[in-house]
Amino acid sequence: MHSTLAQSAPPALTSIAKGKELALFLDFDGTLVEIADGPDEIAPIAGLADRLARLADRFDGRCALVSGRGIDNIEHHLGTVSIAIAGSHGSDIRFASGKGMGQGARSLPSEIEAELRAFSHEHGVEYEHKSHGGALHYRRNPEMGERAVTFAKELAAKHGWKAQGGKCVIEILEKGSDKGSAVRSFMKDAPFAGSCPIFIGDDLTDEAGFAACQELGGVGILVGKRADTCAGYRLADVSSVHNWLEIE
Ligand SMILES: O=P(O)(O)OC[C@H]1O[C@H](O[C@H]2O[C@H](CO)[C@@H](O)[C@H](O)[C@H]2O)[C@H](O)[C@@H](O)[C@@H]1O
Repeated sequence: MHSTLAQSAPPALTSIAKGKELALFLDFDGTLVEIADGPDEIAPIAGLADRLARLADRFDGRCALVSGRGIDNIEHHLGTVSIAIAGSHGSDIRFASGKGMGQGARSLPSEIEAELRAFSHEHGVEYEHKSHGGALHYRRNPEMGERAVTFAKELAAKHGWKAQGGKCVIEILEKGSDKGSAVRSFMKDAPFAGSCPIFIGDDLTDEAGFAACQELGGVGILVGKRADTCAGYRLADVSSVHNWLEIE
């Protein structure tokens, strides 16, 4: 997965697509918004939804948020999002027109949720209810990480769901979608079709988005220091992303 190209910063936003029309796919946590101690403690910069709308206007609508959070949760933090958005790790897709794609996110069966909640109470990790699943967060007590990951993986396997790791988190969600499938879905339709896709993200789950962009003639931009990646470029942190996108 490792790429030496990912050591360097990307060329300017206006020149990265080398004369082709550019499409931007943007992860949320750790990319547009600084990581915080808990899922609800994030502090997005003021007016982020409007800044993204103006960014999308610059590219004739070819800009989408692609997040592991549910769309409802993103809008809880940002207010109404008018640009295209894929929530729930790609299982819930909404174009800027408001049109949805696919079947939407399926919520976690109550017996899995009950077991995750019980584990969280017993072991002091935070449970996050999500529209498409549930997550155990161990940022506040990383020593519980290994147990939480093992528990969630076994629970997911028992019920035929998928366990997926991220930054100090393990979540259970339905099999089938990921950020790569979200990018491919957007790229099939206007205004994205035929453009050069760029995915910016910081976490392991963003690798699928990077890979999809590469397959479609574009590139990934990794945020942060992680070594193993298929991204072609790297930006240091959230403020470098804002700066590169000219939304600061
Ligand atoms: O795909 P993303 O938009 O990056 O979402 C990934 C997960 O982000 C959130 O968790 C992460 O951010 C939290 C707030 O900074 C942090 O406390 C946690 O440790 C991180 O894993 C969100 O809570 C998850 O549901 C998303 O899947």
